[in-house]
Amino acid sequence: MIFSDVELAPADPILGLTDAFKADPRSEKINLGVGIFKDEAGDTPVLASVKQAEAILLAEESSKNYLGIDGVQLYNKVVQELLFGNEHQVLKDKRAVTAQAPGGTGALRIAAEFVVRNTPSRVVWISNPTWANHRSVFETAGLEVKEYAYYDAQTQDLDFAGMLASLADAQCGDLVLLHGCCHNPTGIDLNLSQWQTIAELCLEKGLVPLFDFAYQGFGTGLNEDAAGLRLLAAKVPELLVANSFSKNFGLYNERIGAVTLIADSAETAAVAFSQVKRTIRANYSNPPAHGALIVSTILSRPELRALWEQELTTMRNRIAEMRTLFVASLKAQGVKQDFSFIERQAGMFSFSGLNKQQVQRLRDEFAVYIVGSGRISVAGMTKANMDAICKAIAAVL
Ligand SMILES: Cc1ncc(COP(=O)(O)O)c(C=O)c1O
Repeated sequence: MIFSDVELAPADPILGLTDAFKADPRSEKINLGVGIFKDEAGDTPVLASVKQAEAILLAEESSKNYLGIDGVQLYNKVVQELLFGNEHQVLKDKRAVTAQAPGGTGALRIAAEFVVRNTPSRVVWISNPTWANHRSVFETAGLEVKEYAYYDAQTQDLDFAGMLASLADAQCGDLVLLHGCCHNPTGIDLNLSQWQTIAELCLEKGLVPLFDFAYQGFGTGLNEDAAGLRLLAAKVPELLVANSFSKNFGLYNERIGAVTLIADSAETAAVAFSQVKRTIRANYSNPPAHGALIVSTILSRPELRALWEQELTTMRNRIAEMRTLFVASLKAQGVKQDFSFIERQAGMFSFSGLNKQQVQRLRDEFAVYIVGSGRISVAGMTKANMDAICKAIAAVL
């Protein structure tokens, strides 16, 4: 017998919250935990561009054949175009290789495992705070996780001096996990001059950037959000990207993302890619194709791409509208504290500054679920639930 001594795993900070939410019998309950886009009706819509791509794929019967690891050939090309824009300018004589991955999480895991198995690097630096799953993904892959300062609770802003001071201790070959845009959970991103400083630091110390790019298009725009990535890709010799299409295509359940590796020569990239594929083969043989077919169908057809960009803009604008309404509604509820910083944050989340006790009271007394760190999914707010949310927050403050 080997199972009886297994220890119970701690509840996942985000998924555990969803489980608790589902089990809550109160009808007025509101889930602002997990980062999932909701429209005004409280639904997560299937995008029209996705529906049209599905219809095209069905007519072509594209998914019926076995496709393999690089089966969706077009996918790698459209992903790189989205990440790097005019690839030739950004990458110059470097080479990028891309493999489809099951979501951004799968891409992070493949990137980490590839590094551990094939390079001397063993350390990854993550921001404090960061997405709750980063540590777990990296440690499980065999990396040692170290933290760099990122957030100044006093100023509710980036602690860039602290970030640089932490990274001064990083060693040649260490990975540095950077959120491409819409930093999760703080919603605070680097500006161009700060990206430039990080690029110089990586170059000078031989650090390898690992971009987590889960929200492209949710900050300012598709190209604007990629500015930091493109700046670093142009500057440093080696870089990894784990990107996700869960949010910007609304394809949460398809598990679709990609891992991209940039090397300073075509030969190095090809050899490295053989090992990336080997890692994939050993984990799940090859990825599910359907999401990749949808994404490549949309991105390769100008009319579908235009429709998708429009839908993405609508989602982005809606979240911005909810931010403004949230701040105004808190004020209207008599909250004295200044929450205007929420309007400066980018992406789906607000890092509210609510403490653990306040978060617990929101849940116990008002059936409003947010993550223990104080992270609130603004993307889950609607005009209809805003009053209830702000009344509850006013009460626990
Ligand atoms: C920062 C960050 N990285 C990665 C992911 C994972 O993306 P996916 O759901 O595609 O695995 C998320 C999703 O919540 C995220 O917020």
